[in-house]
Amino acid sequence: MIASREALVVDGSPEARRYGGDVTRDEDLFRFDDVVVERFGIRALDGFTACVPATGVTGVAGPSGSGKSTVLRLCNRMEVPTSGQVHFRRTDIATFDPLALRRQVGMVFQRPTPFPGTVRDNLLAAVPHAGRSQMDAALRRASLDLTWLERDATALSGGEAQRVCMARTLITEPDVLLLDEPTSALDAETVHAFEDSVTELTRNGLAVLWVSHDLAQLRRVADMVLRIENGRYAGEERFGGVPGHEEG
Ligand SMILES: Nc1ncnc2c1ncn2[C@@H]1O[C@H](COP(=O)(O)OP(=O)(O)OP(=O)(O)O)[C@@H](O)[C@H]1O
Repeated sequence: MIASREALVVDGSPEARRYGGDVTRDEDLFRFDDVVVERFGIRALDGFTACVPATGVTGVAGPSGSGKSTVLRLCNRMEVPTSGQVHFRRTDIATFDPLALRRQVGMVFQRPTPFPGTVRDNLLAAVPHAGRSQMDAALRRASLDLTWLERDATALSGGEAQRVCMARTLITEPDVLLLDEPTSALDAETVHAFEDSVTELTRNGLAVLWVSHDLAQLRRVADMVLRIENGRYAGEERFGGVPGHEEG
């Protein structure tokens, strides 16, 4: 993925623009252009400018309160900029219908929150007419299977609940997944299983934006990491030859 991503760079073309040390590419997934988010006089983002590539796992790292979750929420319009622009695939994200966008750009939160009812009910809440094969595919992509359908979704371990929430997000067949500290409530073994299932999803073309406090985790799973400090872009780190992320 690293190699294919680098091939997308159009440095030197009329469209190429310097972006906080990066270059705007034809296939950038998200582009943040001098974004300010201010709530109750507090600047969550203070002129954030960066690009997220269209493939692989992009990590977002930074100190507590630096604006990581705000960046993620801008990507599915749970948050809107006070000023500046967010582009999704070169189109101003403000022009997208939020509900349609959220089917394309799925989100998994820090604390798994299954809805009351069975796992089946949870999947049907996302796609009301989902058939058995569609449920099967979503469950498998979240490392579960059809035997889970009748389980009470509110009586699961943290790791199981997170996988159910993942299946509920994946059943809408998003092509982008936003992960906000998705493993912070999980034990070490479950964390590694979750990381492996996300890596597997990216092999099938899903792009992932992953917020984490844990740089070691991001080094395991991400192709590159955007750093954010005090609501501003603070550099990025690219990882070559990360196991599971090579071309081919
Ligand atoms: N609902 C809110 N109302 C007002 N201010 C908020 C709200 N949510 C977050 N903030 C503030 O916005 C800033 C950025 O918050 P954000 O949650 O994006 O940071 P973060 O880097 O994800 O933090 P953490 O790592 O602690 O989760 C912080 O100063 C925070 O206090």
